[in-house]
Amino acid sequence: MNRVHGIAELRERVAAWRRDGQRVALVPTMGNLHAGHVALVVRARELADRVVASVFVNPLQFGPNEDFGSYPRTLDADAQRLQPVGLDILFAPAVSDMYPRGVAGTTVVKVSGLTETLCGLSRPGHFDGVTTVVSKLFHIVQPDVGVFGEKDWQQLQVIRRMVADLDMPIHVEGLPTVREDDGLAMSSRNGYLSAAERALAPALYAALGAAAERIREGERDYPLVETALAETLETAGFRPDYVQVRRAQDLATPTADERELRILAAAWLGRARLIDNVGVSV
Ligand SMILES: Nc1ncnc2c1ncn2[C@@H]1O[C@H](COP(=O)(O)OP(=O)(O)OP(=O)(O)O)[C@@H](O)[C@H]1O
Ligand SMILES: CC(C)(CO)[C@@H](O)C(=O)[O-]
Ligand code: BAL
Repeated sequence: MNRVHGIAELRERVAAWRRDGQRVALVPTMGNLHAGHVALVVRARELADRVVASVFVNPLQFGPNEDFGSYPRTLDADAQRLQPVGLDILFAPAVSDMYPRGVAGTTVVKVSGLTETLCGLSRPGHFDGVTTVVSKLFHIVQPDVGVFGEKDWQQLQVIRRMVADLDMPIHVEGLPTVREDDGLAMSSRNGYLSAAERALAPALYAALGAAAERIREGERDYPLVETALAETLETAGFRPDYVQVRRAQDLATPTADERELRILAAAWLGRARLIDNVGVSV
């Protein structure tokens, strides 16, 4: 496995693979890697001959009062984690290389509609930052496949929409959320939880599962399901940001005869904003 920091060097290496007719997969991350990220790389390995994972804490997707400054940067440990799973290149560009004119001066890729709800409401501009950096990474690496996690369900749908709308010749692969034994979705930000908060955290997935079960059993009053879920989270000690039942693919408010649903939640526990979601087929 090679660590590459420069965009030109990365392009040269990928071009050499391409001359040999090899398929390339890209796994974009912000680092501080856990077993969820490893699963993405393992899947990428199945889908392509060569795998690039990027580690880049993207300033463009953080709001002014968010944790860009304190986000864990653990590049050496990240490289060690990915060494055994067949990663070819760990690409870790500098902010000044990705945004040579500064973040304020950069060209922005914006997906409309899908980004104006859920996390997009609580984090204005967040998805513009995500689609801009993912678009840049796609242009730099020119992968055949991009692999993303379902933990960030809205992000996955936004990226699929960007790829479709901009005719990018890239297959977007989504992977189920990898969880701790107690159900908590693995996330870099779980490291912000105190021991007491960490003990409470699995209640988020448990509450989503209970809401899904209620719908499977026939409940079609989704606002009622949302209210009950928010109350369960508050009682457990969370500060819910949003709790929503949506149509899975485009995040629209579902009608009662909708078949593929996604229940999505974001909730604060101490200084950690946890997100999670589950699917329900009815
Ligand atoms: N538990 C998980 N299972 C599967 N994929 C995941 C998981 N957590 C993150 N991913 C995916 O890994 C990719 C990189 O995500 P990122 O580096 O932001 O990790 P994260 O743990 O989600 O961090 P954060 O806590 O900042 O949200 C994204 O496609 C994301 O959906
Ligand atoms: C896709 C991504 C790497 C873009 O910075 C980020 O949003 C993430 O880690 O999910
Ligand atoms: N995993 C999504 C990246 C973010 O929260 O900024």
